[in-house]
Amino acid sequence: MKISVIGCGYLGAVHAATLASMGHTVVGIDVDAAKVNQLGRGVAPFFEPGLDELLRDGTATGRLTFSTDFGAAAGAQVHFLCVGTPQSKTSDGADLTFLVAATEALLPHLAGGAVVVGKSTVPVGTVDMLSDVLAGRPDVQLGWNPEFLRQGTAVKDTLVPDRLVYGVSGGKAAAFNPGTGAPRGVTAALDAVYEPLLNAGIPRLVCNFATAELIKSAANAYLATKVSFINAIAELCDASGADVAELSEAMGMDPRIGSRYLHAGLGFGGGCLPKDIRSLSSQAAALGVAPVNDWMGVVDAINVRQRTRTVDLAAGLCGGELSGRAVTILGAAFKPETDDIRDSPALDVATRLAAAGAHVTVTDPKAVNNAWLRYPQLRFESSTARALEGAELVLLLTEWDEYRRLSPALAGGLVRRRVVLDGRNVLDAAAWRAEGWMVRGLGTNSGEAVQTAEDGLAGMRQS
Ligand SMILES: NC(=O)c1ccc[n+]([C@@H]2O[C@H](COP(=O)([O-])OP(=O)(O)OC[C@H]3O[C@@H](n4cnc5c(N)ncnc54)[C@H](O)[C@@H]3O)[C@@H](O)[C@H]2O)c1
Ligand SMILES: O=c1ccn([C@@H]2O[C@H](COP(=O)(O)OP(=O)(O)O[C@H]3O[C@H](CO)[C@@H](O)[C@H](O)[C@H]3O)[C@@H](O)[C@H]2O)c(=O)[nH]1
Repeated sequence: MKISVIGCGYLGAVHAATLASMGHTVVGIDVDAAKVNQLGRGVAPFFEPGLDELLRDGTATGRLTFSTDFGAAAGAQVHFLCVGTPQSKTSDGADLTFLVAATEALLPHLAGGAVVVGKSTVPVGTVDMLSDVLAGRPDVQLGWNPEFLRQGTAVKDTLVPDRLVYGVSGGKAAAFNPGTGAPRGVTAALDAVYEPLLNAGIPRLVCNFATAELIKSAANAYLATKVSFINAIAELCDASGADVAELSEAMGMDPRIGSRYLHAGLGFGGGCLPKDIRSLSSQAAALGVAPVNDWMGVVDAINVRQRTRTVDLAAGLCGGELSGRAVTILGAAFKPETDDIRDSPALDVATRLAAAGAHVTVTDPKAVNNAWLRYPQLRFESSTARALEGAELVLLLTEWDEYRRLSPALAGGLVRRRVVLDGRNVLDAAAWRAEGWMVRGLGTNSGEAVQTAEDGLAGMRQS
C-alpha cells in the first residue's frame, strides 16, 4: 500500500520506517529540509535505538523516501498526520497550528477516496475541527489512531504495541458492515495497514473520535499521576524517616497497583507528559469538568516541586550557598536512551543551579549537542570522567546505565568532595558510602538526617 507520513519527528520518522519494514511504500514529508535530507540518506536525525537500521533498510529498498514536497504524497491511499502539538506559548492548551497547516498543505494532493488518519496527541474535538478543513472533500475519510510509543523503545513499541486504537466517524457501530461484520471505511483501511500486527494478535479497539482522542490523553494523565503520586509519598518518606524505594517495591507487588511508573525521583519531563497533562487540564476547564482540571494541576505542581526540592537539597549539600560551587550533573536528556531534551528535568535543575551562581558542568552520553545548542550558559563535557574532575557536588539526574554502573572509587578519585545527590534513586547507596561518599536521594534518606544546610556543612568539613 502507498502511504504518506506527514511530520517526521520522534513519532513520524519511527512510524514511517516501521511501516516500510512491514512492506508498505512510504513517503515521509516534513517542512524541515535538513531533517528530510538526513532521513533520505537513511540516517536518523535523533538518537532512537534500532531506528538507523530500519531507515537504512527502508531507503535501500526504495520503499522508504522522504520529501519536503507535499506533492510526493499524491496517490497514497492512507496519509498519517504526525506533526507536533506542543503546548501553546500563551496558554496550557495544545498548539494545533502545525496540524491545521499540514492538513491544508495535504488537501490539494489527496486522491479520490483517500483516508487521512491523525496520530498526533490532540485535545478532544480536534477531529471535528479538522473535518471542517476537509469539508470540501466529502470523498476523503478521516480517522484518529493515537500513538502510545515511548522514546527509547519506540521501534519495539510501534512494531509490538499493547493495542491499536482506531477513532472513526460514528464509532464501532459504523465501522463494520451490519450484514457481514466485515470492517469498512477507515477501519478497513487501517486493518490493511496494520495487517502484520493484527495477524500477530495485537488487540484493536474501534471507537468514536472523542473516545480515541481522550484514550490517549487519559493514558498519559494516568502515567503522570502515578509518578507524581509516588513523588508526593517520597516527600512524606523524607519527612518521616521512611524509605520510598522499599515502600514502592512493596506497593508494586500488589498486582492491582503494579510497579511500573512508581519510581520516585526528579519526576517526569519530555515532549509528552508535561504538555499533555496541561492540555487535558485546559480541555477539562473548557468543558466545565473541574475535578479533572484540579487533578492535573496537582499532578503538575508535585512534578515541578520535585525540581525545586532537588535544587534546595543541592544547596543544602553545599552548606546553603551555591555561589561559586563546582557542581557536576550526570544526565541532560529527559530520560535515558534518548537525546531528547524537551522539558528535561535535569536541564531545568542545571539552569536553576547556574542561576544561583554554581559553576555547573553537564554531561550525557547522547544529548550534549542538543543541550549545548539550547543552553549556551551551561558548561558541557562529553566525557563523564572529565565532567567529574574537581566537582564539589555530583547530581545524578538522568539514570543512564553508564551512571548507574559508575564506580564510586573511580569517581571519588576525580571529585573534590565525595557528595552525591541521586535524583533518580538508582545508585547502590551502601556501596557509595563504603567509599566515603555522602549520598542523598529523594525519599530514600531513612536513617540519614533530612537534608539541611548542616548536612552540607558536615559534608564540607568531611572534604
Ligand atoms: N515523541 C513521542 O514519543 C510521541 C509518542 C506518541 C505521540 N506523540 C505525539 O506525536 C506528535 C509529534 O510528536 P514528536 O515528538 O514526533 O514531535 P517532533 O517535534 O519530534 O516532530 C514533529 C515534526 O513535525 C514537523 N512539522 C511541523 N509542521 C509541519 C507541517 N506543517 N508539515 C509537515 N511537517 C511539519 C516538524 O518539522 C517536526 O519534524 C505530538 O502530538 C506528540 O504528542 C509523540
Ligand atoms: O517510574 C517512573 C517512570 C517514568 N518517569 C519519568 O516519566 C517521564 C516519561 O517517561 P516515559 O513514559 O518512559 O517516556 P515518554 O517517551 O515521554 O512516553 C510517554 O509519552 C508518550 C508520548 O505521548 C506516550 O506515547 C508514552 O506512552 C508515554 O509513556 C520521564 O521523564 C521519566 O524519567 C519517572 O519519573 N518515574
